[in-house]
Amino acid sequence: MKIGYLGPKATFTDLAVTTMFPFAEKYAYDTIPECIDAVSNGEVELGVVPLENALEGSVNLTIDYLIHEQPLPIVGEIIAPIQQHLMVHPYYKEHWNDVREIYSHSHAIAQCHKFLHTTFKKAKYVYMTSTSAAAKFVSEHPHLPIAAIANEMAAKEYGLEIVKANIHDYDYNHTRFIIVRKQNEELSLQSTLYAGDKTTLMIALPKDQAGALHQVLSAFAWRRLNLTKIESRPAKTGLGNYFFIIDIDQKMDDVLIPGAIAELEALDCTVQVLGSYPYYII
Ligand SMILES: O=C(O)C(=O)C[C@]1(C(=O)O)C=C[C@@H](O)C=C1
Repeated sequence: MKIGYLGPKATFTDLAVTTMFPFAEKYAYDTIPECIDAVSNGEVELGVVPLENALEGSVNLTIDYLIHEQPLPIVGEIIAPIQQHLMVHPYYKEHWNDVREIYSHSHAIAQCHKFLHTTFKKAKYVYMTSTSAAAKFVSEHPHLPIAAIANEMAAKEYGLEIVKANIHDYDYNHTRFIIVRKQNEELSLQSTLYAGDKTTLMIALPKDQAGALHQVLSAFAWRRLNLTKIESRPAKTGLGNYFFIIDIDQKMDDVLIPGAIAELEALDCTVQVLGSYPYYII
């Protein structure tokens, strides 16, 4: 099976794909939109991109691209632990404290903010499309005083030295990666990592209606549908216009979730099912 992922080789997304689909033919894409487009135009069957990090929150680019540009169903989710390491070219191994620029994905830099603040007071942060893109850049510029934040696989892949391991500020650091597909077909994946099912909805509230969000939440509450996430994102149609992304802690059924959706639509909300899918914890 052909699987696209946010590359280049050795991103955290690559690690998640390699663990979940050890026999897949993997295709790396430089950006999240390129990876999602590749699924849409049939270059690959599945695409895996990051959605949310426990320390830093949502990957807005993924949510926004799926909602506004390329609506593909979510057919699965992988939750993986994230360990960030500081790495330099071997040339800088002994004097890594002198580096003046730190390269990484914005989420990775944010996850290590306390460490960076205390260790590199004057360093400049340079944001890259992924952690492994940063590691690759550092490996290609051996004489620049720069470091990357990335994982162990990237250090090996690009021949860098880890000079400080586990520099993320909080121990519990996990990221959710979603699996998207062109057609809403179930993943036929038997895995011991299976941990449950979720349904994700996009809900746009009617304009200027007092108590609308309260009514939306009560449609789930009285049906005892457990919500595991609620987040708002700009609808991009005007200041103050937002939609909500809601995760329900169960698979789409015949009664409860369709009943809640019908109730929301009767309240003039617009509802879109982004996916009902299994999740796997690595
Ligand atoms: O850059 C990578 O290695 C990615 O897979 C992306 C990403 C993210 O977008 O949050 C994934 C996990 C980590 O939280 C840091 C970066």
